Amino acid sequence: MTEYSKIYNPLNTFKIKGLGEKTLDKLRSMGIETLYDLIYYFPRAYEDRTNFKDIINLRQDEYAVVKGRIVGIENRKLGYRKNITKARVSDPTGFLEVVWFNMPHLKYSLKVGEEYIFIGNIKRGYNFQMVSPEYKRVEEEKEFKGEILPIYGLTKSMKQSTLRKLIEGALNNYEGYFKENIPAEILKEYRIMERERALREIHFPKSTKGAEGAKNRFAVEELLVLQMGIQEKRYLGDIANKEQYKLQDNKHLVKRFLEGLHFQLTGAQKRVVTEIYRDLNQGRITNRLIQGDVGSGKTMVAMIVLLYMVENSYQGVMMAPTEILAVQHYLSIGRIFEKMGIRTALLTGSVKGKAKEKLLEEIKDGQVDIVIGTHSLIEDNVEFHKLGLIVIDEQHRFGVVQRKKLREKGVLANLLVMSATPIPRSLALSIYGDLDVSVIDELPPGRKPIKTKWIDNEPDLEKAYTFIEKQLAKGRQAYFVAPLIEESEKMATKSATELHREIEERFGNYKVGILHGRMRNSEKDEIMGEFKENNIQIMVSTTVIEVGVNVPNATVMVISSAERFGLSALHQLRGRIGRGEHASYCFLLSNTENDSSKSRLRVMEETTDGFEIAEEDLRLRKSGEIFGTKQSGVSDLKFVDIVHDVKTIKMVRDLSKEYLKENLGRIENIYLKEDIKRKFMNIENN
Ligand SMILES: Nc1ncnc2c1ncn2[C@@H]1O[C@H](COP(=O)(O)OP(=O)(O)OP(=O)(O)O)[C@@H](O)[C@H]1O
Repeated sequence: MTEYSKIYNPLNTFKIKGLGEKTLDKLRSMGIETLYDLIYYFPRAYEDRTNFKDIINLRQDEYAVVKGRIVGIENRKLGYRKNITKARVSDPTGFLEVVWFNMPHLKYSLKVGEEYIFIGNIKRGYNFQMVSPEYKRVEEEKEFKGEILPIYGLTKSMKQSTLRKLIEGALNNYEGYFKENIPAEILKEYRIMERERALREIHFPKSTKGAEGAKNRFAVEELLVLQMGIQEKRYLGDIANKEQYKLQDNKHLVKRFLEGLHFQLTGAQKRVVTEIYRDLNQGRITNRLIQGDVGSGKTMVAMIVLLYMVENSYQGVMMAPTEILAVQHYLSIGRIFEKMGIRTALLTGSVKGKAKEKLLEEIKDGQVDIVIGTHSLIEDNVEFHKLGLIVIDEQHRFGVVQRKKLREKGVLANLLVMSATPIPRSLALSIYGDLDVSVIDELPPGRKPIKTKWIDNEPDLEKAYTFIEKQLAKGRQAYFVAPLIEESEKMATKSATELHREIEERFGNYKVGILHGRMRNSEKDEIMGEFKENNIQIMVSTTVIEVGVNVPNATVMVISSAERFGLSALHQLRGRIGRGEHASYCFLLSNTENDSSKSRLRVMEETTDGFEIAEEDLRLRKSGEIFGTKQSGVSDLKFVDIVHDVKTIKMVRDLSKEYLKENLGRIENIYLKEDIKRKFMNIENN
């Protein structure tokens, strides 16, 4: 073992203050096992305590630090066993309402007349509020040196302050172990922050600029490791074809399926299908990313390839990111397939006991051709008779390693990954280096562009409602999306329930359903099924409908508090309408005063093109607002945001092609080599 590789040793072999057995357990449950894991557990955000915000300048949705005096405090009941504590806080510029839920004791512990510091999110109800903030009494607070504090993603049992201290301790004792792994010339040429300094800055930045520089450095580092690894190993086609296979080319099933459709495939769909056929007919394994904007017909392509495999007596699997979607696919795809005599089954976490045993048996015996399901398809002991193709959604965030494991489940390791994230093809290739890329760059004909309108006042909302009524009268259906509430599922549900009541009152002639995250899966499926069948005309929902839902007859979407959503989330949401022959309409409700929110809403009014929206997103996002790949869906990349870091990705791609290929062997690059080895170790062990 080299000295350097110690960073990958288990945490209990290191001396860090506060690191006892219990803490180790908690860390393990957060996926932190080694020194590297701990030090590379980067904050998801920062709390800038270097400047207090004047109350008068507060903005909707901002995370703010306010210093003010409590001038009044009261408790109120909100219903059975629920209550709210409201404090009125003043600073020299104005008043702010600060609220907490179900914490009545605060009325007694917070002192009227005293000065406090409040840290939290600003929401706008009737007036500006800070909801459930952290607070400190100014008098007692020695910790406030005016600093930028890291905020980590935590599990329940871990405290911010504990993790901060652990990381600080680890850095103090072992910083030196993290030798520079990016070649010196590159650091210099691209002005990249050195590793040790970046580790300090990412956790405990001296300035927001410092944190930015550090983030950029780790994005480069991560991309280098990934790309070099992929290039070195050439993952394309490295999995042996366990069975000599030749596929029959007559495609009876596919032809029958296509004849039954009431539309033609688009040129782009045909091209992509041909690309896949070409792999399969030559006995090559297909391992492909299919990229296409929302509603471009990716699922259709997957269905065709599944049929082709069945025709050749292989089984196929389609894995959906959520149970709702799995059920939906099962209902729509399954119905068509069953009619064609293809045995289709649904396997999700809800299938249990005897039913499950039976199903597993049938899958193993080959009595089932196509299995549609969720993650449980691979997690459980599901054995296949002769699995030929797996279709997954990019939402699964599988990385190179997991993708390889998946492929090994099959007799043939064919894998299709579906993605609606709009990234240019050349970049997609360099990020998903182990996959070929096909792009569906054309929408089905006859799609009328979705008309989008931003509504910021009551009279216009009333007009919109009248318009929606007309749409409903024409037989169309509508989605109403409740405000995004991140604090808790409970509050999100509450806001959806309130909206539901309001919509039921307003649209009394129609059936209104509700969908939220706290419902049981079976309830969700049932409601979604009813909506699909048009037994329900209006669906009120939290964002659970964001991906994949397909009800072409739904042509109206109303999004409440639209300013709370990011551009790509809005695009995904809106992509649920405009999926059929009828014109569709999206209403964005918001009375935001925030300039960047306003710009987002305008972009939504102006375009429906996913690429354009991604570009605008990039332009509008304050740099570093979002950390990591929450949006990218590529689990290999934790620190890179594929929309935001396009330039960095390009740079590293060029680098790894030219410079590094030749220089990786040089002695000074041993650390990078070690990191690449670690990252890909699982694969090598197989
Ligand atoms: N060539 C086509 N012509 C007309 N309609 C089509 C065509 N291809 C697909 N459709 C229809 O368009 C809708 C969207 O297709 P599909 O669900 O395959 O898109 P998708 O790309 O998977 O969508 P998303 O990423 O938004 O979930 C479906 O109702 C489907 O039947």
